[in-house]
Amino acid sequence: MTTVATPLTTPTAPTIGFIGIGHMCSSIVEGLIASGTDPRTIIISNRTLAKAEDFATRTGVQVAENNTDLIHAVGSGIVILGVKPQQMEALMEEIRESATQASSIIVSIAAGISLITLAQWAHSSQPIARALPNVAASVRQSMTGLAYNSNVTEQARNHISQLFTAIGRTQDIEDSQFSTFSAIAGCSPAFTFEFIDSLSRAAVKNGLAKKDANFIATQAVFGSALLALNSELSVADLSNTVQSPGGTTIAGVVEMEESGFRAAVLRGVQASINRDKELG
Ligand SMILES: NC(=O)C1=CN([C@@H]2O[C@H](COP(=O)(O)OP(=O)(O)OC[C@H]3O[C@@H](n4cnc5c(N)ncnc54)[C@H](OP(=O)(O)O)[C@@H]3O)[C@@H](O)[C@H]2O)C=CC1
Ligand SMILES: O=C(O)[C@@H]1CCC=N1
Repeated sequence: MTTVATPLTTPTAPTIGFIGIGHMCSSIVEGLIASGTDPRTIIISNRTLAKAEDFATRTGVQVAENNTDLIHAVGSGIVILGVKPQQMEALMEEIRESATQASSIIVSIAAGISLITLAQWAHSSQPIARALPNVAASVRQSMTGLAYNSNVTEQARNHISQLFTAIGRTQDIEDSQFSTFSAIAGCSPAFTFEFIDSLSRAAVKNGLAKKDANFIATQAVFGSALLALNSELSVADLSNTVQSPGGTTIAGVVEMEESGFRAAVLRGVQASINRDKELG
């Protein structure tokens, strides 16, 4: 039974840079620090410098005044690009020369932007990887998809893989699979929070305090996920173990099914996949 990710060993790891310290990159940095990474080996830059400085004061990471300074500081290490998909082309153009000169390895975490598109915005020799993490990175429980272009060496792949293994679990996927991966791993924390909130509201309707209901529903979902990860049974079979014949669970499952629960999830995931494809 294991839920704890492997720590990133800082003494041999190259310096890591983050451009754009928003929700996702701050979660990754928090997770790395929780894994034992020395914050002084991490450097960040952000359009609004004050935000990067506040984050650095809280965490002990270094701050670069601009993106070019960050690339020069990182050199041949890993630079993670954490800006919005719509901002990615301009950023790639801005750092194209410096990244090539410094031999930096670029890792984009943007939804919707394929490796092929990223490569079109870079020099032909540029090593580029794609990563799709989720916000559970901050507690070292991300599910991260990874893909690399042919310029990324075996050693660099290992560094990137180690970095994301320090903040959760990883899976190598095809560039073409990212839209689907993103919907069920990148977006699904939000879907899960919505589900937990719905469980909790139903309990509040029946008289439980919201704070208690949130805790109870969250632990129940966490325990179910942990059980599913560690069980040899499929999730469908695990569900059957809870549904006693003529019992309370099957009554609830049937009512949810008749209210369109599964159809709503399928449609929601499909909408996220479609939106991801529109961003590219
Ligand atoms: N949020 C999530 O759960 C996930 C997000 N992603 C991807 O991660 C990326 C970031 O998302 P998220 O963190 O939510 O977005 P945020 O808006 O929270 O963060 C984006 C950050 O980028 C900064 N920024 C914008 N342009 C530049 C620039 N040219 N140079 C330096 N910094 C810049 C912004 O600065 P400023 O402070 O000025 O706004 C902001 O801090 C997106 O591409 C998204 O698709 C992937 C998986 C999950
Ligand atoms: O909503 C978004 O676009 C990002 C990508 C995956 C999760 N959040």
